[in-house]
Amino acid sequence: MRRGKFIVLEGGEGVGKSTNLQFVTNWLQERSISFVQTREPGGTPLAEELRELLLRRREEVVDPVAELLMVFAARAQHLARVIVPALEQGQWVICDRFTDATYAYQGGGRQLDRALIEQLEQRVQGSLRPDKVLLLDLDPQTGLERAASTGAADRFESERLAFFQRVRAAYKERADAAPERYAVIDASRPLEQVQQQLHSELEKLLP
Ligand SMILES: Nc1ncnc2c1ncn2[C@@H]1O[C@H](COP(=O)(O)OP(=O)(O)O)[C@@H](O)[C@H]1O
Ligand SMILES: Cc1cn([C@H]2C[C@H](O)[C@@H](COP(=O)(O)OP(=O)(O)O)O2)c(=O)[nH]c1=O
Repeated sequence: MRRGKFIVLEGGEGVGKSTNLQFVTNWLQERSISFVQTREPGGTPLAEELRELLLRRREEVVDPVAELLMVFAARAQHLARVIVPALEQGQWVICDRFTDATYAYQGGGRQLDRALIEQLEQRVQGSLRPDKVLLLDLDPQTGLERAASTGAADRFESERLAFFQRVRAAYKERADAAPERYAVIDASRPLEQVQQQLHSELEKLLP
């Protein structure tokens, strides 16, 4: 059977990922496309436990390489148990964050060596890459203000503004380097306009 499409929604904190994920899944349902909706870190019971360990605020300083390896441990499990089987069955996969978040948060935010991330990406994913990354782009100040209205800050959300500025820059750098695989969506606009653009990007993915 033909392989399904692998779509990822990305962006910094409070860019409107949850709101727009709903829009994407509605679009898939309207077209009767069989899909799996999932997220990272997470997506399997083990990977969700790793997510909880990664996001929980703690006294102990977390070593950036330890953080990176936990992210990829969760990803390996998620790929093996959920993403690859779904794509092979011809289902589409819509994932809330994936490896671009690692380049953005661990590479940009934590300033880890990109070559190390590339090595792990190659080892864990082989040649598998998303068909399209929908990148919601917003200045971090506005994003953090939006996010503040949606519950207590986790370990990442507690970082400083400069961290999120590096996250944003790293996302944009990735998108600029491979424009055919990314759709950069200006998330500062009213939701209706954001979703108009999302809609036209999704339509382009249809055969
Ligand atoms: N384009 C937009 N303009 C203004 N507010 C928005 C927009 N998109 C989302 N929001 C609001 O911002 C807040 C965070 O959105 P949410 O979808 O939860 O973001 P995320 O999942 O990225 O943290 C919510 O209150 C949401 O209603
Ligand atoms: C997938 C991934 C996420 N993260 C971070 C980014 C987010 O701050 C966090 C996941 O949170 P997120 O999925 O945005 O959930 P919520 O908005 O509901 O809190 O994990 C990484 O640091 N590296 C990664 O590779």
